[in-house]
Amino acid sequence: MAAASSALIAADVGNTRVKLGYFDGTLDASGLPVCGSRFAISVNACADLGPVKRWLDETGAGSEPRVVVSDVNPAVTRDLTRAWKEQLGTKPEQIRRPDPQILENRTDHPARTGPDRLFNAVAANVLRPKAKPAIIIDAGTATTIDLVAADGAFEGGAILPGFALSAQALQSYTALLPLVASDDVTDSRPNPLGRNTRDAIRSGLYWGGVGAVIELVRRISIELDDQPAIYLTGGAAPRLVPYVAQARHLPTFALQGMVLTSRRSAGTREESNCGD
Ligand SMILES: Nc1ncnc2c1ncn2[C@@H]1O[C@H](COP(=O)(O)OP(=O)(O)OP(=O)(O)O)[C@@H](O)[C@H]1O
Ligand SMILES: CC(C)(CO)[C@@H](O)C(=O)NCCC(=O)O
Ligand SMILES: [K+]
Repeated sequence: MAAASSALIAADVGNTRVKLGYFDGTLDASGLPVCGSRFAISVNACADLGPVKRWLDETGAGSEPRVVVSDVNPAVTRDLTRAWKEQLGTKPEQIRRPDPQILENRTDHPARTGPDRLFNAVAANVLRPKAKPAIIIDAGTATTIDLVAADGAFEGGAILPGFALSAQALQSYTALLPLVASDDVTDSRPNPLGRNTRDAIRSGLYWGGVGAVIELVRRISIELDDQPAIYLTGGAAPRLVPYVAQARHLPTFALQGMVLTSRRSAGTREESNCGD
């Protein structure tokens, strides 16, 4: 029963940015929590939450809404939690990896899977057609390409450096290569044939990143009985959309998965407290 629950702020702490979403408790037609407003800050900007306060005021979330925070970057999560309590008056609740009742995780070490990958999978389980597998591409600091099986289990996938991280690595670990800004890598369609160093890097990062994603989707799909649903999220997702056939772009997928996980975890606790 999709009863309207109270407002919730979800904070997905990544390795580059903290993504924030305001959820008023409603669900869309497919059953995903509706993100009424979103905002992002750099992971280096957690000391002063003034911009977050102004965003919260605009959302109409009330003065002290419940906040859940995820954990792929523990040091930043700690700083954000402390600053939020001091500056905004509420203590964010850390949201753990989904329990096995919410998401079966078939990887070798379920406790080590990045929670963001698992929250994406929880959201995919709501969105995908019944009995169809799903592949989720999350193009953030790292790019992940993960499989949710037809029965709903998280099966693992692939992790590779994202566009900006690859650009930084080329500069940091070579003597002669310059830093190509990540917007240069992601905002245009470079000529594959670069005739100078910068253009060659732009080409390699852009088409290499696109090609890696296409090849991984293809290889992960080979063993599947059915064509997978394909979902794309993360900061660089808009650049990949044109090249990944049939992909659906979902900018707030991990946040939506966090909200689903938080509400289901609360439901599970209430049920077990009732004892019936
Ligand atoms: N507005 C944008 N336009 C184009 N590319 C972008 C934009 N914002 C971010 N990116 C690209 O997306 C990647 C980072 O994505 P994002 O900001 O989602 O990181 P993140 O959420 O902190 O990552 P993670 O969750 O993996 O730690 C970088 O490669 C960057 O170049
Ligand atoms: C792969 C990233 C960096 C993607 O954000 C994150 O999910 C993470 O830190 N994962 C931990 C290792 C794992 O998922 O197997
Ligand atoms: K991510």
